[in-house]
Amino acid sequence: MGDIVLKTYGLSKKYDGALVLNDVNMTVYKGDIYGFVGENGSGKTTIIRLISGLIFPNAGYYELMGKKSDDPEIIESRRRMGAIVESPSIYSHLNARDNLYMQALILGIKDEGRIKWALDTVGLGRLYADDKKAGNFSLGMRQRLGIAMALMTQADFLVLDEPLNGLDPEGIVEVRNLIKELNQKYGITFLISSHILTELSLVATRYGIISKGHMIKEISADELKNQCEKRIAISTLDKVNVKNALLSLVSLEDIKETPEGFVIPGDLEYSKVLSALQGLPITGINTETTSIEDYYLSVIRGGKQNA
Ligand SMILES: Nc1ncnc2c1ncn2[C@@H]1O[C@H](COP(=O)(O)OP(=O)(O)OP(=O)(O)O)[C@@H](O)[C@H]1O
Repeated sequence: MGDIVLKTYGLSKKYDGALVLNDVNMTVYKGDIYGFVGENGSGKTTIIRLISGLIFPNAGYYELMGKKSDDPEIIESRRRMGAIVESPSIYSHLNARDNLYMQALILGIKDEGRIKWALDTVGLGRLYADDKKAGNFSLGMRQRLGIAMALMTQADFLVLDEPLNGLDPEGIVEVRNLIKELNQKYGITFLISSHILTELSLVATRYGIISKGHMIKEISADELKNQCEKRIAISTLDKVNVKNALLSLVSLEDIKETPEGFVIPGDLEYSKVLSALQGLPITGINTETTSIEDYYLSVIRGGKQNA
């Protein structure tokens, strides 16, 4: 795998004595759009607040762009990170440009060209002329302005907490496309939290699934696709001979044994499968797929894996 942007080591956090993060290990690689998925209250915002330096862990540590969390130089890494935690801090009485101007003042950025670039990059350049106040922005526009604010630092790692929450379908598509564009055009790495896996599935390249403060699973988008792909399920009373017959169609690692028989990839021609199994005691054969939601639920119900 490539360079690591963020890696956590046994991160744990308590609030008022209650453990809300328990020994979390997660890795975000350079170039990832890391979908950080978990139900409400699972601990996503807590992780984001930890890596933003807003709160401190009770146990464990993390490395951000090669700097350890207790290294004073982590401040250098944070300069390259832009985070929008919960919702972007926007001045509603100001237009998009003046919001960015304020951000530039706070950050000590003198380059006015940066403001124009950030506005154009998130597709708000047009509003510069319109002079629309941020208070009148749609949620999608607010998110885009928030991203523009995060981009002011020339961040190459953007952390967005539930950026799609509450957006209408059009807004979701816009923000998703913006994330993809920033990732592909500028190589920006993203960590995006959501409580809905499907919402991230059109944009994420890797996922971390967290539940009740435990990191349950990290999985790439390709692996997730494989898990959800069409499969052919075969039930039989003669597993030995059926397995031999299936080996004429697929390799051993493609044959998964189930209590009833076997499951093989669903991209095979059905007629070929039927002819390979001819004469054998087959009690059932059908194609099946797993939806992303079902996969997510099965992972969550399976519980802790990656402790
Ligand atoms: N400041 C706080 N004081 C006490 N408990 C807190 C505090 N912040 C969060 N919690 C609790 O910690 C747990 C994890 O919360 P967190 O906000 O990290 O979850 P989340 O996955 O981001 O959820 P959501 O999607 O609802 O924002 C929850 O049980 C929450 O109630």
